[in-house]
Amino acid sequence: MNAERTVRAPAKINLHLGVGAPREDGYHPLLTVYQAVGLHDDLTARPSDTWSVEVEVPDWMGGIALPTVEDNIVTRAARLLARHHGLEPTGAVHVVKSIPVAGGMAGGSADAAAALVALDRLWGVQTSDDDLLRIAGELGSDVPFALVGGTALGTGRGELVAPVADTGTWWWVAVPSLDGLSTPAVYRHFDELHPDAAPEPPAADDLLAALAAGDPHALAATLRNDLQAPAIDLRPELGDLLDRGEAEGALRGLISGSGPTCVFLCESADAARAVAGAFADDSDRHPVVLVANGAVAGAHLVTYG
Ligand SMILES: C[C@@](CO)(OP(=O)(O)O)[C@H](O)COP(=O)(O)OP(=O)(O)OC[C@H]1O[C@@H](n2ccc(N)nc2=O)[C@H](O)[C@@H]1O
Ligand SMILES: Nc1ncnc2c1ncn2[C@@H]1O[C@H](COP(=O)(O)OP(=O)(O)O)[C@@H](O)[C@H]1O
Repeated sequence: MNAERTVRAPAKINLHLGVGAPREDGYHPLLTVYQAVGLHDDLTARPSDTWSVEVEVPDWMGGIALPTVEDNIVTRAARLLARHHGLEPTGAVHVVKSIPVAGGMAGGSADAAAALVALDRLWGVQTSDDDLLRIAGELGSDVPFALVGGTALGTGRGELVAPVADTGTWWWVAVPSLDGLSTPAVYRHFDELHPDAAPEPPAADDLLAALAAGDPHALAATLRNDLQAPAIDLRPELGDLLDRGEAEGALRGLISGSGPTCVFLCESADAARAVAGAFADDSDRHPVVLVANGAVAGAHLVTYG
């Protein structure tokens, strides 16, 4: 019960991000199709009498500062889970980040989901799946999906997740930017651009059929992100980056969530490596270019004790 636990949690791409007019609570109703991709943060929780969080950030993220222990989403996750069980949070947590920060790939949500799974085991509290999903939804709209993984439909504000049929292996190139974009700012700009948005978010029927068929060309034709236009309006260079990847052979370029990471769907693993290689001459602006496949598992233990 007290051994160290390491949990691996994936980044996500929104294959479809349909956004409706803001609700009374300020959140936007979504109909989104999430896919977990093979780019992960790893979180290790060790027994301790006190509570601590350390985050290890790779050099390529340019020394980005993450919130302190107090404000880190991992601490918020620990507090909510501990409160649910009538406990005080204890443990020494170490996070190794690989998912771009504030990049629209839900890295913070992945860390929160990993913390819930690791601490549940570390504390030996056997939280039910329903309770874990509910606590995840309180932490953030994207956190329940980071627990579930695979390919899933997200509704409500994104926190209600249900797996969908997906027979493909999908190959993605991800091009992060060093400067993140604020999710609330991109939603606010969506409201400015779409003052008459319908309350119901747009459906994803054709995209769901492409996933079920495993057809990359059909998937490319049906990818949709309603936050793409506002993100490009805030960062016009992202539009050029999408054009560039498509000119290099990607089936389709797309902003991931609220951005600024650009993702490119490719026909095969070889095609993805070729597109990634084409960005190598621009290493000042894009120090890393990642190749990842999907769908992969949600937050899962990778050590057992
Ligand atoms: C845009 C998306 C698409 O999956 O992902 P990211 O780009 O952040 O990865 C999500 O909706 C982000 O989800 P998440 O990052 O968990 O957001 P939350 O913590 O729940 O909310 C942060 C803020 O985003 C806005 N927000 C979020 C979700 C939603 N359905 N409507 C909103 O308007 C609100 O301003 C809210 O205060
Ligand atoms: N453990 C964490 N990892 C990454 N970001 C975190 C973490 N804890 C809090 N944050 C904050 O959450 C915000 C959103 O980050 P992130 O989840 O990486 O991006 P996004 O919402 O664009 O997918 C950032 O402002 C970041 O500083």
